[in-house]
Amino acid sequence: MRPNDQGETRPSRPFTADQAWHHTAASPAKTVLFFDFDGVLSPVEDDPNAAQPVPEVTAAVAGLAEHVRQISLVSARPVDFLRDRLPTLDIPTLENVDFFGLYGLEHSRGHGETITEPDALPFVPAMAELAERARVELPEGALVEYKRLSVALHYRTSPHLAQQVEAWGRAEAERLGLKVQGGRMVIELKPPVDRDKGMVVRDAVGDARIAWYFGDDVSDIKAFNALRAREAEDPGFFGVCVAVANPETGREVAGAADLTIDSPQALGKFLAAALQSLR
Ligand SMILES: O=P(O)(O)OC[C@H]1O[C@H](O[C@H]2O[C@H](CO)[C@@H](O)[C@H](O)[C@H]2O)[C@H](O)[C@@H](O)[C@@H]1O
Repeated sequence: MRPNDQGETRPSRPFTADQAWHHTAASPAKTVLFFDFDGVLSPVEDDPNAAQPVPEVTAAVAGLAEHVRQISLVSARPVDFLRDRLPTLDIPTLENVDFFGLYGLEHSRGHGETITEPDALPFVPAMAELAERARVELPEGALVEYKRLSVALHYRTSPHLAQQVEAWGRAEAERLGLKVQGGRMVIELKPPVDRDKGMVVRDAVGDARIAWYFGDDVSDIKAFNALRAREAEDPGFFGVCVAVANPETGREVAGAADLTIDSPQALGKFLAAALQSLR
């Protein structure tokens, strides 16, 4: 038997993906799997609207939902976007799928309605107005994504605009009292409401004994930290932080993770094999 490969005993760090999954496979009903969307389930595209999950990933996640306690999508995208892109997870038989959108400002379970954080709702008009002004004032090449309760200012296709777009976004956030979230070739402005991926994970883990979080961006590090904090206070809990590699935030995210997976496509293969081991 390998040193960390003891089924019920929590693997000690560092561990391999196989060791972590072996431990998980011993208690799937006590396991929550958290997934970020962009860069994890879906490869990155120039156009945010073109992002689509890797079919192999979606199929495996839907299959895993039948075995584990909970699957949770934790994304900066709105819940409606996630449902649209992941229709195989939005079916009545999968009541154990949670959609946390807009960094947790939106939440929906299974087939249920989407609940929006009430403190954020007064900011809807300000965000719409901000998106309009961004479209007028930012130079051609910047891409404005309006998400009802946040506005993302993208410069992926015009990286030379990074400084200008970031400066405009930070000045507007200051003027309007908004929060700023950095990301992969993007700066995002959102309401000053205390909600982030770390808080989502902290609250959603519940009494699970094992949780995995798959993320690629700096906002996902807070989710990793939430699993670390839980593990520190609960010796029976096992948290697995998985980075999905990328040339932008990859180094920072991998540095905070236990494991790194090469790409969304590689994640599909890993999850398909993991599912196979549960059947
Ligand atoms: O929390 P996530 O689900 O990871 O969302 C983070 C941001 O993802 C999207 O932007 C990123 O993906 C785009 C599509 O591949 C890409 O064009 C962009 O450069 C990336 O930053 C999304 O458009 C943003 O709103 C999210 O904040």
